[in-house]
Amino acid sequence: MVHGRVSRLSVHDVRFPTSLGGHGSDAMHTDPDYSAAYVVLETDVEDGLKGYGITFTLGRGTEVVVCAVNALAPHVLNKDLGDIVGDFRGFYRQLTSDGQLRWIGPEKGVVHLATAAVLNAVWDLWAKQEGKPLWKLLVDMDPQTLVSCIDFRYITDVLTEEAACEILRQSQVGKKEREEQMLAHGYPAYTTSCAWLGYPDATLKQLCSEALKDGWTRFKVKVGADLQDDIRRCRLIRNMIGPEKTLMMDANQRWDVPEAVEWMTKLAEFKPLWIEEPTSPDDILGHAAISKALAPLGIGVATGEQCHNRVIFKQLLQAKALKFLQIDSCRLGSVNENLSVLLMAKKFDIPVCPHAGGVGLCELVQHLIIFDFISVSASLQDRMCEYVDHLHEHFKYPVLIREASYMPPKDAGYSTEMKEDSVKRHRYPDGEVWKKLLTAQGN
Ligand SMILES: C[C@H](O)[C@@H](O)[C@@H](O)[C@H](O)C(=O)O
Ligand SMILES: [Mg+2]
Repeated sequence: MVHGRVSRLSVHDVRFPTSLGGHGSDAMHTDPDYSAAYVVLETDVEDGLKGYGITFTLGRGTEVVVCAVNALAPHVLNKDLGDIVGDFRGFYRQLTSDGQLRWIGPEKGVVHLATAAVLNAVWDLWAKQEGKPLWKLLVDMDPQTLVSCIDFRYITDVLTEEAACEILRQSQVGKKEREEQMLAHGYPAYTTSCAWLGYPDATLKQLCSEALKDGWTRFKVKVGADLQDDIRRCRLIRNMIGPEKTLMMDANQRWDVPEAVEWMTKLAEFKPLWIEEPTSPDDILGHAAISKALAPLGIGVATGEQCHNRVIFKQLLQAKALKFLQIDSCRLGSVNENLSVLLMAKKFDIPVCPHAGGVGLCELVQHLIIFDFISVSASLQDRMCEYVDHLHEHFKYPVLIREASYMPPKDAGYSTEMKEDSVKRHRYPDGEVWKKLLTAQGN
C-alpha cells in the first residue's frame, strides 16, 4: 500500500565529463557531458524509502532544469503519495497545467524535462513501496488503473480512454508466457557504443570487434557531418559486421529535408535499417516526406528522442512520418505520457524502439519496453531497445545485459537511484571531479 506525505524534494546538478573522450558525440552535439537533474523525494514515513528521478541533459543547461524542478516543487511537497497515485491523471495535469508555469512550456522544453524528473521520482517511490520493479508494477496493474494514469487531453481524436482500455484487455492473452519469456531471454538490444561521431576509425574498429565478440548483432553509427567521412565509416562497419547484421544510422537533426534524402541515397549501399532524426524533430511533414522518399530504398525513418510530447507523436503517426518510434523515458512526461505513446503506437502498428544511453536512460527505459512487450505490443517483430555502455557503474541497480538483451530488473523501483558517492563526486560545480577539472581549465 502506498503511504506517506512528501516531506522533502531535493534536486542535484550531476554531470559526467564524457566529452573528454568524445563519448556520446554526434553531428549536432559534438561535446556532450552526460548529465542529469537528479531529484530525490522523501516522505514522513520512517520506512527509509526515497524516490529518485532523473532527466537527461548534456551538461550546460542542467542548472536551468534544476530551477524548473524547484519551480514545480510546491505541487509535490506535502502531498500524500496515496492521493497522487490515486488520481495520477489529475496530478500529471496539475504539474503540466500550472496556470503560470505552463506559459514556458507547455509540455515541452525545460519545464517538461523537469516534470519528467519529478514524476520519474514519484514512480520510483511508488514501485519501491509496492516492492516491485516498475515494469512489474505496470504489468500487474489492471487496465482501468493503468489508463487512469494517462492524460488523454489532445489525443482523443486517435485514442480514447475506452480504446486504450480495450487494447490492454486484448493484450491480456498470453501475458504470463510473455513475462516468462522476458525473464528467461530478456528484451533484444542494439548498441550505439562503437560509433560515436568523435571516435577515430581505430577506436571504431576496436569497439566494433569487441562488440561482435560480445554477441552484438545490431549496431548504430552516427552520420551527418561530412558525407565522405560517413561513407568511409559506414563501409568500415558494414565490412566488419557482414551483410546479415543490422546497421542503423543517426543524423541527430543535421539536415534539411531534401538534403536528408540526397545524403541517405548515397549511404543506401550500406543497407541501413533506419535513418534516425534526419531533420528537425518538430518537422512532422518533413519526416513524412523523407519517409516516403526513402521507402523505395528500404530505409525507414526513426525519431522520438527529442519529441516534445504525445501530441507530436500522435501527428508523426497520423502523417505516416516514421517507421520506428523512439520513446524517451526522460523527455516525455514520465511513465504517464509514455504509456499513452506506447498505446498509440500499438494502434498504428508501429514498432517502438526506445532511445536509451545518456546517463540512466537505459536503466529507466528498459522497464517501459519490457512492459510494452508483455502488456501492449505482444511482439518483438522489428523491435529492439538501444544500449550504450557508459556510466552504469554510478547506479545502484545497473542494467544487466546478457547476450545482447536487457534482462528484466528484479529490484524494486525504477532503477533510477544513483550511488551516493557518485552524486557527491559529480555534483556541478562543487563535486570533487569538477573542482579538479575546472581548476585545471583555469576556472
Ligand atoms: C548527445 C547524445 O549522445 C545523442 O547523440 C544520443 O542520445 C543519440 O541520439 C542516440 O540515439 O543514442
Ligand atoms: Mg539518436
